[in-house]
Amino acid sequence: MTKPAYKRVLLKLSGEALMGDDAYGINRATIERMVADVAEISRMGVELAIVIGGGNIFRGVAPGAQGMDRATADYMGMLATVMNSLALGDAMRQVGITARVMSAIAIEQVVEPYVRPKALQYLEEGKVVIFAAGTGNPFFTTDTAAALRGSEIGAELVLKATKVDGVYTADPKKDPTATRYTTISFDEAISRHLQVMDATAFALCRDQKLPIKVFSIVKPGALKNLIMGGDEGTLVHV
Ligand SMILES: Nc1ncnc2c1ncn2[C@@H]1O[C@H](COP(=O)(O)OP(=O)(O)O)[C@@H](O)[C@H]1O
Ligand SMILES: O=c1ccn([C@@H]2O[C@H](COP(=O)(O)OP(=O)(O)O)[C@@H](O)[C@H]2O)c(=O)[nH]1
Repeated sequence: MTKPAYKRVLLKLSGEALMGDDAYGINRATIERMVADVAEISRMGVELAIVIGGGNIFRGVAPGAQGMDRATADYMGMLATVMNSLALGDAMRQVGITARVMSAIAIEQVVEPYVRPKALQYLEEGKVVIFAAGTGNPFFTTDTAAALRGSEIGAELVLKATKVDGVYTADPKKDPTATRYTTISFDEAISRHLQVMDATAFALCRDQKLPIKVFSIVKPGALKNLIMGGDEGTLVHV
């Protein structure tokens, strides 16, 4: 068997990817399929950390959050990522992978706090580390949390799993004539306002020289292919 192209990566899963075709929440079949993909690369010896979003849960409560103070709504969003992280960690346990959930906000009866050396230790032990509660701060996103934690753990690459198979010239859901980039620089992605990730996340990765690969979570085998160094998605580089 050929060796994986990376030793340590950070995978960003959007909360919405967990919904499958449901309107909100966690779709069982979808999470199981995702976990099977993730388990496969963990078993290949790749050190894997995951940041998961909260859009799937937060969307369900969003109507009630209308007119709410932004910071309060953001804390609700962070709690939603804790729920997704627990679900993901448990789904991993069910397939025999040891995962550790670490939270950026104090909630220690539920999840252990994020402590960087501890996270590094888990990774070295081959455990999957799931970073919950984003950056722990309102006005940020889990994409930025992925850029931050990816930098902190010295990941070689941030893998941004989305419903589209890369970065396009415009949002492909709105513009059917949009074409996909094979590679694009951070500066170009930022200046063209390509919305696939937020500018804060792009800028942080650019400054840390941490490349991002945007790829499809829906396409079977895509994650494994790109871990093996295959041509998949779009590489965002310095
Ligand atoms: N230039 C672009 N290239 C690719 N996707 C884009 C672009 N602009 C906007 N998008 C949208 O960004 C989404 C990817 O972000 P993601 O984090 O998965 O979604 P969300 O932020 O809704 O959870 C895609 O589903 C796509 O519709
Ligand atoms: O560092 C963070 C990360 C997340 N959030 C909140 O949590 C929500 C869910 O995260 P995100 O939208 O990034 O999830 P995704 O779109 O990937 O499902 C966000 O909308 C924010 O309200 C936050 O306030 N700070």
